[in-house]
Amino acid sequence: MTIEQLVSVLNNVEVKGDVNKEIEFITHDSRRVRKNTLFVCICGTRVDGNKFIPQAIEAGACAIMTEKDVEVPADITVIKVPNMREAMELAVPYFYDYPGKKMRMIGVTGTNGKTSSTYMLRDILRKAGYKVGVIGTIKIMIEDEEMPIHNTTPDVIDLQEILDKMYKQNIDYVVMEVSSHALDMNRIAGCEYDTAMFTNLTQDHLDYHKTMENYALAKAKLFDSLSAPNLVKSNKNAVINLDDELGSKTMIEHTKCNLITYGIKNDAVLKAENVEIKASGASFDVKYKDDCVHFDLKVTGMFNVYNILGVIGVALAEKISFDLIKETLEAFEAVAGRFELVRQGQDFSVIVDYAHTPDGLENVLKTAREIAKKRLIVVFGCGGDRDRTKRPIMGRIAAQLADVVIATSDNPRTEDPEFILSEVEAGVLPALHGNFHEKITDRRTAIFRAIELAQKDDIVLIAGKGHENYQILKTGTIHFDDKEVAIEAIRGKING
Ligand SMILES: CC(=O)N[C@H]1[C@@H](OP(=O)(O)OP(=O)(O)OC[C@H]2O[C@@H](n3ccc(=O)[nH]c3=O)[C@H](O)[C@@H]2O)O[C@H](CO)[C@@H](O)[C@@H]1O[C@H](C)C(=O)N[C@@H](C)C(=O)N[C@H](CCC(=O)O)C(=O)O
Ligand SMILES: Nc1ncnc2c1ncn2[C@@H]1O[C@H](COP(=O)(O)OP(=O)(O)OP(=O)(O)O)[C@@H](O)[C@H]1O
Ligand SMILES: N[C@H](CCC[C@H](N)C(=O)O)C(=O)O
Ligand SMILES: [Mg+2]
Repeated sequence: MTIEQLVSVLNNVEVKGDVNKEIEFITHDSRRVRKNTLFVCICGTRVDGNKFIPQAIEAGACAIMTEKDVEVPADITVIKVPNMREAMELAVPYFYDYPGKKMRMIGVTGTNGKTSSTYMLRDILRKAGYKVGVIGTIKIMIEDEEMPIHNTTPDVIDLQEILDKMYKQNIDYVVMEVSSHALDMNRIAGCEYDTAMFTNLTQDHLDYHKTMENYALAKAKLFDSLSAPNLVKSNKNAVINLDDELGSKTMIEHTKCNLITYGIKNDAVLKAENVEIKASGASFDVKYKDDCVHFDLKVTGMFNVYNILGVIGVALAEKISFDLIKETLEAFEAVAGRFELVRQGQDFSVIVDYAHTPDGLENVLKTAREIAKKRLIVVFGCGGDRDRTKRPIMGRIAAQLADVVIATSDNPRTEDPEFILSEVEAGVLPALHGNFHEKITDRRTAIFRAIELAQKDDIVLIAGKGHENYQILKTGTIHFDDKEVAIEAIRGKING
């Protein structure tokens, strides 16, 4: 596409230089620039992208898009825009010819359960014969091809590039996690979702959204988008958890298309009854219109029953048969790092889980408690440079629900780990009721200590990092994998 074509969709733009040049690629990251690239300068929270113009030109950028007055060599075209975010939202989907409107798109939002739900949906849609792409916290998948990801929902430029790749590889369905940050920053501009799912709304990310109300309104934007003006697709669906006290009302208020509610407690369209939670899996009946289908799952926990109900709602909205849904979900095993059992022949259980919010931790501890024969030992921490107010709450929940509480580090980032732990302990200490607590800053030592303390039939729950294979410290990011460390500790214990 030429620069002239690209700028035709922008408002109040000033262009200096040759407009007939062909743009072959767009990026906001100077490290990814190649020949004939348009380099988009974003003023970030850490650095100003304008600083990297020389590197971008050196790497082959032929044009720069910026909000500022910049000095560049005469052969470089400068596109000056009044508002970069708005310009990106208009120009980038247009450059890629709107791949997010050409494939069927499923968006999942909510504080917890997005990754789990998208993986189940992927299995169902593939079983139904579709080619599926997934975008979310753990990685990007285009059928079986895997690519790394930096955010749960990538920024508009990266997202459009990925969607274009998926479209060119004949993907039928994109199943993606849509985070509240992404909705607030409109990273999903140019996409059109066919079916959107809401899991739940509980405390997280208040560092960014400030209030729960703002957080809810950010999530509601996904449901607004289903009935926005000038849509090219029709027959949109919203699948909403009616039992969610904080969020369901707002999401429903913002829904102006076909609504499928799900729940256990409330009278939802899709309802689970006779729920049984066992260590080996959850079982329940699902009622939908005139159907009643029994499910025997391999995944467990009440929270997973909710995820499954939402997933069934999405699959039914997408006209997948109940038989195929049942068959696929009953065969579904854990997502990496989500209530994942670490089995090395030991006589106690070890579970690695990604719970990193108060509600996530409470749910996972309650599930572990339900299936525990003896004591419940928890190792957990709270992320640095993230919502501080959740720290004492998570501390209190751990002290209330576990017999042994080991507080440790979870991606302290630029913060002092000792300070984060003091904020966690402010919740732990008053809630202890004769149970045992230790503070061990080094996560590896903490995991080894938990495994050392474990006796026959105890459960050790290592929460917060799930699939992550890193620890982000002030000094940089190091390799760290809860599962790997747990295996090492268990083997060490077994072999004396
Ligand atoms: C607050 C926030 O969302 N920040 C996002 C933002 O980073 P930033 O504003 O700090 O960018 P920056 O590092 O200052 O860089 C500015 C510009 O310079 C460019 N640059 C930088 C270095 C260089 O050598 N060359 C270069 O061109 C960068 O590419 C960027 O365009 O833009 C980056 C690129 O798109 C994002 O990766 C980054 O997400 C950071 C990592 C982040 O932690 N985001 C979290 C809060 C987030 O978005 N989380 C949600 C929800 C998670 C959940 O599921 O709960 C998510 O969707 O991931
Ligand atoms: N429906 C749910 N309700 C509450 N907690 C849940 C639910 N589903 C999963 N969890 C807990 O939250 C953790 C994270 O689950 P998952 O990765 O599916 O959520 P997510 O929404 O993708 O999170 P993120 O915002 O980090 O992307 C799980 O390991 C589990 O402990
Ligand atoms: N997507 C979440 C993941 C948190 C995972 C936890 N390990 C942490 O680092 O706090 C976030 O960025 O807030
Ligand atoms: Mg996720």
